Amino acid sequence: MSHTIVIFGASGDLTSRKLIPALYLLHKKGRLPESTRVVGVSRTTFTSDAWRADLEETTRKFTGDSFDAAAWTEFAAQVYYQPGDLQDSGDMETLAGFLNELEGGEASRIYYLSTMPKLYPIAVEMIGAAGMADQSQGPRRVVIEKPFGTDLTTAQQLNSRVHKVFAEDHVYRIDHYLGKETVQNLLVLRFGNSIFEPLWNRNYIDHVQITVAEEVVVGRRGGYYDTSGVMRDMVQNHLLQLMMITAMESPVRFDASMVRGEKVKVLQAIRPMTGADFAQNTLRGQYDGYLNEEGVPSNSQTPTFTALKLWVDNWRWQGVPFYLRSGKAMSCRTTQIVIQYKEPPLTLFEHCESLEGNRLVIQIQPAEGLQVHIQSKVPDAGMRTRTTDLDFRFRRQFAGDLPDAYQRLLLDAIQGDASLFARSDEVELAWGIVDPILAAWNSPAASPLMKYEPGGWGPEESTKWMYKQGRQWFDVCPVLH
Ligand SMILES: NC(=O)C1=CN([C@@H]2O[C@H](COP(=O)(O)OP(=O)(O)OC[C@H]3O[C@@H](n4cnc5c(N)ncnc54)[C@H](OP(=O)(O)O)[C@@H]3O)[C@@H](O)[C@H]2O)C=CC1
Ligand SMILES: O=C1O[C@H](COP(=O)(O)O)[C@@H](O)[C@H](O)[C@H]1O
Repeated sequence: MSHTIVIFGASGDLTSRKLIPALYLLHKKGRLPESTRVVGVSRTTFTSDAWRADLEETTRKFTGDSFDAAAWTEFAAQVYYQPGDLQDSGDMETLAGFLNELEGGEASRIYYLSTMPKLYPIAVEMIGAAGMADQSQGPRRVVIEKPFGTDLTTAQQLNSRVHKVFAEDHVYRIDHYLGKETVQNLLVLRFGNSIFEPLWNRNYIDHVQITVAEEVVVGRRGGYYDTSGVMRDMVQNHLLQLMMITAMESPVRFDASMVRGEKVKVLQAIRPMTGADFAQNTLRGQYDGYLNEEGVPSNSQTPTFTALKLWVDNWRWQGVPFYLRSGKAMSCRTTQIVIQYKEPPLTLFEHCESLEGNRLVIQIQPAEGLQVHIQSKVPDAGMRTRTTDLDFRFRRQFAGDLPDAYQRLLLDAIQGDASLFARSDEVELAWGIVDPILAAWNSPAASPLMKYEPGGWGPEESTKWMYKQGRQWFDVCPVLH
């Protein structure tokens, strides 16, 4: 059966920067199923040739040394453009006719919604009304970009409108963090090895830190970002996804239903915050200079940094806090998960600095890999010890470029594997965790937003907050090579 990927939002940034380069590289590597075609849709009046020419230029730019003119020509021969307004039923019927003619019979189809979020439900309804969700001529799937709603109510409304047209099995909600090699490797690390599992619980682990730090500022995305803030932009999706994969139980099989079932149980086990919890277990900050960004109101209270302490009320994690932290304008770009083990029960040796428990540092990006921090003897210094690490780097094992997340996710969607996509209940539960925190931050009783200098690790209070709990953030920028 042939495959068609219909991209709504063909002239947009995501399409040229991520989607087309990912599809092209999959083609170049021979991973795209044969007879896969791409059809772009947006209101701009391109011809297919003009769109191909634009995409050639942007793909060349975004794939760098991996661009190969011959492979591009081969790929571009299967790229088409159909102008149309997805809100116009006539345009959608024309699109339906165009696709049927192009496919000439049975074909599997993906509708990729890469337009403004407010158009997602309309696009789905218009696809349905034009008969394009009919599954009789091959599977019809819809891929929905983030953000999936802006709170629980809007996410529920979106789910309900989508489900009137597509069954849940045909809905693929993208969280691009799940397409990252190192996030998938976390599943392999946990469930493909036997040495970690016995130590992956409250008996040995003191706490878990999940940090997504970005060096970039908000820049020209101020208009969007100010309505979103760090909680909606990063925590509701990427950080909670990382937390679910860190905390979940082993699935019985590696399939979408089992994996997502286990992830959802983590969200269900997160202790709801009430009363004083919001003040004690959440911090929020805004970097100096944010108010001068384009599109940001001069009195904005939107946080660009947050640190949270969450508890997972189940047998494995009882008493083990999960610290989640994310911010823009930070010291460096690093996404890392730190599993901090308890200190040994008895101190036998003298340590050079302060004695540290063992630490497993899972580097998601950009220095993909993992380090195990252990105590070792300082040579020729009696029985003094110091912290050293066992260091595994993906890039030392793998000569090529690590694939961008969109390659894996697009291929999975084409192949009908939803394991790395968010299910409706997962998205709603995540909003259920984030919404009360946002409400508390917006209440008159909330403590004031903290300011922080760009280039550090967020507000000073964040460091103090950890110290008060007898803990320390792992504020280390990764060494890239
Ligand atoms: N860019 C990124 O890196 C990321 C984006 N996302 C999400 O992906 C989505 C797309 O983002 P991005 O590409 O940046 O957005 P853009 O604003 O760059 O693109 C929006 C696209 O939608 C098209 N469009 C708008 N209205 C209609 C309509 N009525 N009918 C048909 N097409 C229409 C526009 O084309 P035209 O005006 O020609 O119709 C354009 O191609 C957003 O939801 C965003 O949140 C998620 C993660 C990262
Ligand atoms: O979804 C988003 O993610 C990016 C960070 O993604 P990464 O793959 O570069 O880690 C973030 O900058 C952006 O604000 C957010 O919308």
